[in-house]
Amino acid sequence: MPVRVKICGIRDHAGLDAATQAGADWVGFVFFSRSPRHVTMEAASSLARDMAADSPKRIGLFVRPTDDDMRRVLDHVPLDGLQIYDDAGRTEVIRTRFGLPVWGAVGIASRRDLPETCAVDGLVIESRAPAGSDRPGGNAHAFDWTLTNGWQAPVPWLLAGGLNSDNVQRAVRQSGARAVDVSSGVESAPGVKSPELIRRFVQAARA
Ligand SMILES: O=C(O)c1ccccc1N[C@@H]1O[C@H](COP(=O)(O)O)[C@@H](O)[C@H]1O
Repeated sequence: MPVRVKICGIRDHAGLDAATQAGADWVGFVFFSRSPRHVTMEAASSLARDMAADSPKRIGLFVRPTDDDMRRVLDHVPLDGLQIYDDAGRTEVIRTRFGLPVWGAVGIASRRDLPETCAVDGLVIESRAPAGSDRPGGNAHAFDWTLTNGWQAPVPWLLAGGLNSDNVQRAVRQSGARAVDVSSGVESAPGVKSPELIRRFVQAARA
């Protein structure tokens, strides 16, 4: 089974088309206003509605959302899954309340941070945000990938944080990941996806 790939932070047709043509498994829409990849509900709705059935699955990314935030987006944007940055308990509540598959994001600094159990559908394992950052992910910040090697993950998981086409093969080899998630590493400037970098990343992840 080839390594699966999520391209996060899609904001326009150029990025979406590049991810689709490269064969990405998932695309992410960031509903977090402090991110340079923030997408409006209107733009996400128009992008997500235009997607064919065999396109990448559509993941909505939320940071500590209220129920109202979630409802507002879900009423307008067709999504296939959610990536949530919040406490594990709240993330599980969101899963029950909104009836979509949910990935919980976990920032790790040591093996002790890797969950042994969880009640969500997947986990995004990434580096902790560097000091001073105002967002919990999307910081182009990698962690020691060997930390996940040998981990008995309770659910399928994605490796994230600081990945790009030059390091993704090493990251997959060292971490044992079967799925990867990238945002900054496929951009020409913060929030601007590069079709060429997306193509190279997907190719490298599966090489
Ligand atoms: O992309 C963002 O701006 C973002 C904002 C808030 C939370 C998560 C965010 N992105 C996620 O972070 C990781 C790693 O991103 P990067 O490749 O290091 O830029 C990935 O899971 C993104 O989905």
